Amino acid sequence: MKITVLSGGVGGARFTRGLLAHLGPEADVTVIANTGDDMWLHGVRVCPDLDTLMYTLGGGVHEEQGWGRRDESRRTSDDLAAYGLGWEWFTLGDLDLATHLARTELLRAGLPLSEVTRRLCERWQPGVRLLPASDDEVETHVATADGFIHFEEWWVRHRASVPAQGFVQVGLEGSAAAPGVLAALIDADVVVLPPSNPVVSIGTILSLPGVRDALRSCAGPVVGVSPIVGGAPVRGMADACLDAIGVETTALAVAEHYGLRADGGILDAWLVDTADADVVDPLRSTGWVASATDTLMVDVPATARIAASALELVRSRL
Ligand SMILES: O=c1nc2n(C[C@H](O)[C@H](O)[C@H](O)CO)c3cc(O)ccc3cc-2c(=O)[nH]1
Repeated sequence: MKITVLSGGVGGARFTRGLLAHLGPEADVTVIANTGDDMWLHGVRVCPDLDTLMYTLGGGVHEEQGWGRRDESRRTSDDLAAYGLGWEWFTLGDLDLATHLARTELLRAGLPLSEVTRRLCERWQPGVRLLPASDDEVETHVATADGFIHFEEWWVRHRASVPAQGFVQVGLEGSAAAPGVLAALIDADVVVLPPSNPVVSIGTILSLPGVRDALRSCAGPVVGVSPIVGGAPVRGMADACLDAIGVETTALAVAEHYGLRADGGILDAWLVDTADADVVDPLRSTGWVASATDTLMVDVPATARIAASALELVRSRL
């Protein structure tokens, strides 16, 4: 069974790890990673969501943080701060820096990000085909009252506390989905949207040319897992992102934001947490396949059960 996952952030990486645990060794999974958080810093290309997936699935992630490397140090980052360069609030760990140096070297040699990612994954063996959403630089910037700032500055420096008036994908014009991305959506037996940030992780992938249409044309079902539980994001600040685009922070509102495929949206099914079980009947009565289960990804076995529930939800359509 060919499964395609759209992913960004820590939640998407952790969900994908559980999905692989559920599927076992015969897993055939392609992950399309958000590249809107990417940026140039100290002259190296940093790709947070690609690296979070690569480290989490490759066994090198700092487990408590959910991003960056375990057994990390920050001697270089601290010394760079002594020069007054870079973002002292954004830590590039010493081991993490090796990834950025390797990626930058390969990019400078003329390889596209998708090929660079394939090369880096030869080391990490994530157990999935890991694709950047785009080989083009399409960075998410946040419109604030004081002007535009890179998403990472808003997210990390300000912890999304500065009101966002909206999000802009700089470079979207003329960009393209990376090789293999559209086919991975069209040809999938099932597409899964993990509980990633619907705006700046999933939304930024969907807005790339052709992605939404490819997803809607998939013959297999498209199932999503709500990132909102009981009116709040489980992790991160998706509520600040949803506020910025005028979407309520509820499991129902996010489902409606993605839209039912039969109504022109992108989803067929929606898995919510038991805390939001009251939205299951309303969804079903409007054509959704929906159910509720414990969706807290407390560990890999729990996450494997959530992934199994998501696939079970659409089994009749496989
Ligand atoms: O909260 C933080 N998140 C950091 N992150 C996480 C990152 O902001 C988020 O994981 C994603 O961008 C959110 O989707 C990093 C991710 C990287 O790949 C590399 C470096 C960092 C550094 C930080 C950091 O200093 N603080």
